[in-house]
Amino acid sequence: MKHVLTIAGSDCSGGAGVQADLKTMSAHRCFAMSVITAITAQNTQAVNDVLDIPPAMIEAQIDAIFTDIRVDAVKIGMVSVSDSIRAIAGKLRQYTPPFVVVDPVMVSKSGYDLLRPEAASALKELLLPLATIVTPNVPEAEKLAGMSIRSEDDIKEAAQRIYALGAKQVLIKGGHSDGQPTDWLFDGQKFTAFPGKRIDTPNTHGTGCTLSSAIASNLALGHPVEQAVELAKQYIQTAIEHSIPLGHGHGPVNHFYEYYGGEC
Ligand SMILES: Nc1ncnc2c1ncn2[C@@H]1O[C@H](COP(=O)(O)OP(=O)(O)O)[C@@H](O)[C@H]1O
Ligand SMILES: Cc1ncc(COP(=O)(O)OP(=O)(O)O)c(N)n1
Repeated sequence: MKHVLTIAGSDCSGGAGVQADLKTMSAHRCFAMSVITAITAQNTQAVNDVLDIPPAMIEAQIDAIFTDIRVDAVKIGMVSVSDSIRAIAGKLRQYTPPFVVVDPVMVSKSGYDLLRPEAASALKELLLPLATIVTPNVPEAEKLAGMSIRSEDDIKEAAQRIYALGAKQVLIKGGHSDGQPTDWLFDGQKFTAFPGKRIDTPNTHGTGCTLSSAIASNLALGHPVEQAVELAKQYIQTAIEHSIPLGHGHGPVNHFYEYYGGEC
């Protein structure tokens, strides 16, 4: 069995963050582990509060796992403060897991800043150079690349700028674009498009967390990056198609469909 670790924030409503990651990794039949970076009080409508875990406690969680258990891939999600980013980067340099997927979480669907403005440069300088693949959505890619994105040419220019920050591969996701949700992968040489079919639903809470965790699981399972992205794209497409009308805002995507081969 492969062992996959998420380093991310907790979403008590279960749609995004660590909870989405653990469900995704389990659905891929990987053994899922978590290092909690922050506790959020959120639901399908809003993020009401965030408590950041002290960096020393983040380090202690990482040490507890790596000193005892083989880790086949790591996914990094919400890390809101630069001291925590620095702590995580230091530990990953120490333990050198084979694959690191960085989802540069910045703003929740409900509009809450999950990355403090002061921490953006630490994310760029410390986490991106460790990334096997970084998976920004369009607003995140705009911030990382320092440019606005309005066209396919802009996506390609932004991907090249983000690649120059040190990530080995860059996947710019198309969920926030107009039209069909095509994701673009850049490996330093070529661009590969991963087309999707847009599902007209408000229930897309946790799509980015799910996609990055599926990529991490697929890398742990031995798939090369391009195939890991292709399979993850199929996973998120099905999970959105069967998403759950839970709560009064953006409901979560559905992991049970793929786990049990049917609705829960
Ligand atoms: N309505 C939708 N229908 C189909 N795929 C979608 C939809 N919204 C997002 N996706 C896909 O979900 C994944 C996450 O993308 P995105 O929503 O852009 O990320 P984030 O959750 O980080 O903002 C991408 O593969 C994207 O193409
Ligand atoms: C704790 C936590 N982490 C990440 C997010 C953002 O998740 P994402 O998959 O990008 O989904 P949306 O916020 O776009 O629904 C989060 N909300 N909480």
